Amino acid sequence: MSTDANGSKKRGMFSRLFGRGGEPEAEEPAAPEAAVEPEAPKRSWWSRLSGGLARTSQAITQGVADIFTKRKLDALTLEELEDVLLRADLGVGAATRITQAVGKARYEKDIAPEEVRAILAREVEAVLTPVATPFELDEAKKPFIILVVGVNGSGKTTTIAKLASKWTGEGKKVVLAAGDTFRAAAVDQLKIWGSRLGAEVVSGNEGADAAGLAFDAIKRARETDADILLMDTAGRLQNRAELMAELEKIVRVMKKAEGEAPHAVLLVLDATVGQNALQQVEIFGRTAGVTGLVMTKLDGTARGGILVAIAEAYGLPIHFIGVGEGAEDLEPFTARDFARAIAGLDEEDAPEAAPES
Ligand SMILES: Nc1nc2c(ncn2[C@@H]2O[C@H](COP(=O)(O)OP(=O)(O)OP(=O)(O)O)[C@@H](O)[C@H]2O)c(=O)[nH]1
Repeated sequence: MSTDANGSKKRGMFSRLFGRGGEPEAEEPAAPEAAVEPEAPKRSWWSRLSGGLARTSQAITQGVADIFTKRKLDALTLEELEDVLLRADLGVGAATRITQAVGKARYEKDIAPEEVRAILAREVEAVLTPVATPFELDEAKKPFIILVVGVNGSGKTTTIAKLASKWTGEGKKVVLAAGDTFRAAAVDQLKIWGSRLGAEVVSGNEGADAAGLAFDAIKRARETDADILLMDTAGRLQNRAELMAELEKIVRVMKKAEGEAPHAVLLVLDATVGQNALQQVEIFGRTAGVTGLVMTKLDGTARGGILVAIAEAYGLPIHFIGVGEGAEDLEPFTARDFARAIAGLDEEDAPEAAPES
């Protein structure tokens, strides 16, 4: 938790999300926009992404430099390269392919570390391009029903607020369903966001049946002619069978209310968890029929290589990445930027990799 400009009061998640001082639950007087304390200049999205991926890119850059400085490319150096890539979470498939591509480029010759990283960026981009899919709202489906799932603390509620902010900003009518019925604080958070964004929040009593709430929320979104319904869910570990069964029930009941619902199921993944994310994709995918991914906390100390392994293994669309706690800190996922950042290349001047022979 950070302190405010006076260093005296902790800022709540809500104030971080919307860039305002003060705790969400405090009854603050309606302050005019101009009175809002000036924010420190925001880092560009590239600097947050490359900063978040620094841990991975530094490990790769250092590993590649150690291997290829003053040594030629041969079976041993290639094996060492593969180890570096595996340690960076890229997964066996991608690591093998990248190593082969490097081998093909210059076997038994010298190769500069920069050239290896350029080949790496090109190969990672090739893996990620097919899954870097913009999220599409089908306006024929009204309300367009989106279920948001994930483990505890992965960033579901924050992502919902970011999406709601984006869509209400585009003039769409959004309804939020506070499906995290176990945590009163989560419901309160969503209510505050709803009131700020002008989005109605459907909630139930603490501990209420989340599936029943989903049913009511669909009904309410229909009644109010909403364009989009965003349904939050309680965080659940993928290895807790009873919680996963509850998620199945939510999906089942949604279908009862609206045959094709949910129209999208977004799995929110925390980019700092590494290999565990693969299991989350597997089990949430099976249980809830995940249609796409949102990777959050890519501004932190992300283990971004896992995204490459997930893309290879599941081919699920990656729609958005979270690069901060603010309402605007949600970016569409772009394969090229991500690949350059992970390879430790600059935003603009990535050297061209030597063409494959
Ligand atoms: N740095 C950073 N923090 C994020 C991002 N997304 C979410 N967070 C933070 O992660 C923490 C958890 O976020 P929540 O949105 O409450 O997560 P949740 O999945 O709804 O959590 P549960 O309700 O416990 O399951 C909060 O402190 C958020 O501010 C992001 O993209 N970057």
